[in-house]
Amino acid sequence: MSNTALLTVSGLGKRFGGLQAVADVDLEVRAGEILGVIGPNGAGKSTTFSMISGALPCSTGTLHFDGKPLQGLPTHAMAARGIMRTFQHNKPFASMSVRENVMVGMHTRLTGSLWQVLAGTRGAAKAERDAAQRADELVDFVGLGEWRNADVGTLSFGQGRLLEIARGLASEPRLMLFDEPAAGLTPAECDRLSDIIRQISQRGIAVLLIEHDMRFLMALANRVVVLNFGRKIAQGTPAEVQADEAVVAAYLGDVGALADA
Ligand SMILES: Nc1ncnc2c1ncn2[C@@H]1O[C@H](COP(=O)(O)OP(=O)(O)OP(=O)(O)O)[C@@H](O)[C@H]1O
Repeated sequence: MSNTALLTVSGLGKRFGGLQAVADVDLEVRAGEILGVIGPNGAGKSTTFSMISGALPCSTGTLHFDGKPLQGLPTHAMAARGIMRTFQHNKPFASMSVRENVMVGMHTRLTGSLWQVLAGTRGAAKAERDAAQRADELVDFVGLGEWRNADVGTLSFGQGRLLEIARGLASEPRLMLFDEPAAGLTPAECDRLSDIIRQISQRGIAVLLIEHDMRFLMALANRVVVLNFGRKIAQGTPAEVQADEAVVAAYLGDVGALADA
């Protein structure tokens, strides 16, 4: 893990009418680390995530990736810069196989060769073979090797989530944003997902993880940022934030969540 910030968020804020949903949030995600963001219900996690991923404009604040401003970039431009968001808008192409779906995820890296493929020019066959091989590696990495030729419509909910990760990795991101990835998964699927996210970070990809499931997040994150009523109230290692008085107080209404972690 490095100490250099890849994503820097400063003074981030969002106002919805009279409600200050997020106020003055600073955070940074470093190369190769897993940064978790937690907070009780309504703390502003989803709103923060949406602003970072570009789905929602910020009312205040700045976002920089690798030192360059991020605001106003469309999703495809963010992907081209190396930022990949999972689980909200990336619906799979239902009539395609698992492998084909992952190949589609490569388009930000394959622009030239993909056009060759479509146009049937020289080099096309090799480009397609390489893309299929890379897709197979990613499908194996997320544990869907047996289903590589299956129609994505036949995948379970949990498998669909693994496919999303393989598709996200296909664009060779430097930062992956995960929005509540454990939601709706069985305990066994959560364990598998946890392993995969850990391995992604070990490959040097930075991870920003917003998660309701405290046990899942605390076991995985290198550092944790805690939000409450839209403000950052603590940050540190999982052990540090679990021992932090402001964090304990924020979770008083939800003692089980912190005690379980
Ligand atoms: N589009 C919106 N319009 C108005 N208010 C909103 C909107 N989105 C969120 N809010 C409000 O902003 C606050 C923060 O919501 P947000 O969904 O970001 O919190 P959260 O931490 O993700 O909560 P949860 O854990 O319950 O999902 C809440 O009071 C919520 O009601």
